[in-house]
Amino acid sequence: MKHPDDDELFNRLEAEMAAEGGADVVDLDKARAARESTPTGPEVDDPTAPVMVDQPTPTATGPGYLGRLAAARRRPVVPIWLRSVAELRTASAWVARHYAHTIGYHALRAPVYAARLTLQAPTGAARFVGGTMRWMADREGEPVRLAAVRREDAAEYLKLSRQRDGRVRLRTLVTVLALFVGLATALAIYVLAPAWLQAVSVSAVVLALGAAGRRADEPVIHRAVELPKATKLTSDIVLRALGSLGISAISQAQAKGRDGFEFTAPITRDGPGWRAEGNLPYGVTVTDIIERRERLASGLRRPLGCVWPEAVPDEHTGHLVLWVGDQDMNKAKKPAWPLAKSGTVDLFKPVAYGTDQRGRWVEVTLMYIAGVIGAIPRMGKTFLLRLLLLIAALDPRAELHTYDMKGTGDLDPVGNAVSHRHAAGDDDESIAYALADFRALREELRRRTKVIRSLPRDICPESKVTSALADKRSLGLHPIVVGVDECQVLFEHPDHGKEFEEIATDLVKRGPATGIVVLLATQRPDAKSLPTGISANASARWCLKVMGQTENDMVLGTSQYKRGVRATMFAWGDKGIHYFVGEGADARIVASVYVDAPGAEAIAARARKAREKAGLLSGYALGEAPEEVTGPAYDLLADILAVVPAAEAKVWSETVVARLAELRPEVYGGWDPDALAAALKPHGISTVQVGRRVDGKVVNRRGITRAHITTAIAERDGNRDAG
Ligand SMILES: Nc1ncnc2c1ncn2[C@@H]1O[C@H](COP(=O)(O)OP(=O)(O)OP(=O)(O)O)[C@@H](O)[C@H]1O
Repeated sequence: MKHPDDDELFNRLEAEMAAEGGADVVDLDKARAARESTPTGPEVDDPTAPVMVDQPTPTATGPGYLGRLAAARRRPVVPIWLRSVAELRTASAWVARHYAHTIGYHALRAPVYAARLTLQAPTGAARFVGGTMRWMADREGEPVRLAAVRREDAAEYLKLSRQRDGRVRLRTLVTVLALFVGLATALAIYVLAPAWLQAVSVSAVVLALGAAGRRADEPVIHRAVELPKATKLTSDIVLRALGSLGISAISQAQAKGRDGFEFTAPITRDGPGWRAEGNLPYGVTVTDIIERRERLASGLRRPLGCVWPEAVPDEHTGHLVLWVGDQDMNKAKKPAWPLAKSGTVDLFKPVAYGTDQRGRWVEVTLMYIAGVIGAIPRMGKTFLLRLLLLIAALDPRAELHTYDMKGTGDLDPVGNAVSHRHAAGDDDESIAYALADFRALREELRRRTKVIRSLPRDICPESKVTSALADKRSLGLHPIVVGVDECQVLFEHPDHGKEFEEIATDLVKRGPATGIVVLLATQRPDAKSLPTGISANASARWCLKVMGQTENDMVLGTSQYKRGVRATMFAWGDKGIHYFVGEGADARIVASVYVDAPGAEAIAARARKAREKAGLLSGYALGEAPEEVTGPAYDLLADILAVVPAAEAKVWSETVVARLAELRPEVYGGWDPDALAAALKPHGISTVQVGRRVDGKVVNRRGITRAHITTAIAERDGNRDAG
């Protein structure tokens, strides 16, 4: 492409050559044509020739129309806040409460307002009379008439006087008429109207005169509600704030009169705040902005808790979304938690446990995860763990194992009401109790993997526990939720630390598929308190305020700090506010629901009732010691032998389950032949075809061979003896 400067250069050369004299005479047009036709692209053989990397303009248009359409990001047709019934309901409730408050406020003060107006009525009356007289006398024209007098302009003055006379006559007439009408009306009301109408009329006149007599600096009616002065976010404010961050690329651009930020969408309302979106200058990343969040808040003149710069995961790293809330996130009123007062939970489905900056519910599905919670002390880690355990408690099927290694009793509301296993404190007794439970959990994990493997594919298509499978009590695949606060106490234990670590790692890795959920909270997230085998395999992460990059990445996952997911930016007052990285989802900032100890007790009591009703309360909550229940509560093989006498070599499964149900209805009630087959599989026993003569015909059904049971028992006992 020819550059416009080329002409200038050419002309200069030309002049220089001429100045040197003796130069050849050159045909300029020819030379120019020759120069322009010189190939400059890579096809030139000369290896030293420069290569043009930018295509000539016509071809450098980037992806075509279709390509751009394919990569386009569509904005939602209906905004998210309009799609959420809960959000709409919350907003409507707020508006209703606002007006109810305003009406109540003024209704209570109405007598005061009336008294004030009455007191002001004489002033108002005087003003009214004075104003009317001035109007009648056309006082507004006086300055003009006086000016005409000063100029001694007789013609003009005469014209103005004539106009004034006419006007005064007309206005006097109107006033006299109004006076008569007014007096007549007053007389009529006095003579004819009922007392109430008289009272209303007099009050109206007095109040109107009072209103006329009010003073500008003393309003009669005060404001019922001081609305927060959340100023509108404008592009100027955003640019001012970005310019104040001390990022040289932005400052330089702004010094040159450019914006230093390219808005890609209009600034819009988004929930209770404003959202600005755009591209930072080349080389500046969103993490640079997040790092300077405090300065940004200063530049925006907003409290820190209102200012939330975010990266967009599938955009380039310079694409900033800035959400500026009307209120500080930790002060903004949160919607009421639906589960606080009523309701139960299906752990296999998402459950709301907190709200994001925009006040929208954030949900978590507790099944199929292993989670870690990390934070510096006093930021709300224990409260968050307790909240998640309360959610688990509200699914009556879930078996809870709760460990409060800090020993302050924060988990007692859950533990005492519903936990199958519960201990508080780091004394030897609690450690031994926890160790026995962890060992039992490992056995349970193994049993579960076997049961799952033995299940037919159509019942268990994904080789993991489903809600339907968890419902089948006979399979024993109900959710188990293990919550440990201050888990470093276990992993750093001088004698059993290694074993705890091994079992916990196993539970974290294989537990989720078998319905075992482990939630570990620690205030010191480092490799010792949160072994890497665990932190690397946890699929859910909750990180409240931490102090440095290492802790941040330990809890949230490798490189999260670099990607701008920084729990270090939370302020000291941001209690309960954390980054949540769910299964496969991007990090979100969440303020968890605040449930204090009495609230937790009330919810746990509700959970206990639901369990009692379903007959699912067990272990610690029932006051049972672990020894009594650590072994299997029943021995299936022995029970089968008990109901199948030696005389019956082969029995139909349906007969066996019927007899078993009679023997122990609480265990075998509801078993069907399939459940029996599944329960026998882990023992290496499969059902066989058993033919029986019914009404003279042979009927074949699945059944068991008694000899298989006796052999399995002999084998098991032999092994046990050998062990
Ligand atoms: N979601 C929340 N919203 C508001 N405040 C909260 C929230 N969660 C916790 N807090 C407040 O933070 C305080 C500390 O909470 P918590 O005891 O859970 O901290 P912690 O991190 O477990 O502390 P420690 O490390 O000492 O055990 C609580 O007393 C509570 O008042």
